[in-house]
Amino acid sequence: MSSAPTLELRQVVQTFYQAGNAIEVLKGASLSVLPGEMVALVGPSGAGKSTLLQIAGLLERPRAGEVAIAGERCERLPDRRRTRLRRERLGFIYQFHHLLAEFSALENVVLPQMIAGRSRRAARERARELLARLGLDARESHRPSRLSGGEQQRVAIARAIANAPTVLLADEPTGNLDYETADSVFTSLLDIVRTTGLAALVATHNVPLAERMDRRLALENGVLVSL
Ligand SMILES: Nc1ncnc2c1ncn2[C@@H]1O[C@H](COP(=O)(O)OP(=O)(O)OP(=O)(O)O)[C@@H](O)[C@H]1O
Repeated sequence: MSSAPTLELRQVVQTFYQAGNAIEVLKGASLSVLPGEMVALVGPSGAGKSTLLQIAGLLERPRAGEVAIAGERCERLPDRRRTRLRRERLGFIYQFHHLLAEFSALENVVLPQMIAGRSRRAARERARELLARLGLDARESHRPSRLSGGEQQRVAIARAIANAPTVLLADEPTGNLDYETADSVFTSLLDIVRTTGLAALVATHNVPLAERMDRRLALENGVLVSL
């Protein structure tokens, strides 16, 4: 496994303008995440954690600074290339699962693979494998509304890694779950990061879970500091 960082942000600046006021959310935030590493992103509400994840996830462009995914500088790439990188290299998990309500658990994991060009057959095979790994082999045909909160979040994890991304970005991935379920879903996530060599950046307010990650970075006044 290479030890070069899979995700790197350098001196990232983000400013929003609202009603004539400039809100400087990020003022030179830098971080790097290595393969197989899970890094907690902490900080008070409004500190800019989601903003930072949006920039790392190539969903927003920073006003200044650099974003590199697997060594490739991305902040100035054309939209089409960024979209492709997002599809091929990045996985996202949010607080609320955002699964498609009309589709089964299996189909929710199949679809992103087919969008990426995989055959239905190969996609189904991989989806089955991932769901089984997350303890959901008996839930493949359930629609999201028929799954528990923890199961829904496990399907969201399977979907996020379906295209074998190199970077996983998660925004409060267990924020909607009770303590015990959060702990067990988190354990599955950590196991996936360790065994696949993903670089994971996880924003959370959950202190015990942040403690279980490899490192903790706090957003304080627009910059990142190691805790
Ligand atoms: N598109 C936008 N336009 C204007 N202001 C924005 C925009 N996006 C975020 N902000 C502001 O930037 C700041 C940081 O927001 P962000 O959602 O990144 O914080 P956060 O640390 O993720 O908070 P939480 O823990 O509550 O999710 C907030 O003050 C927010 O109002």
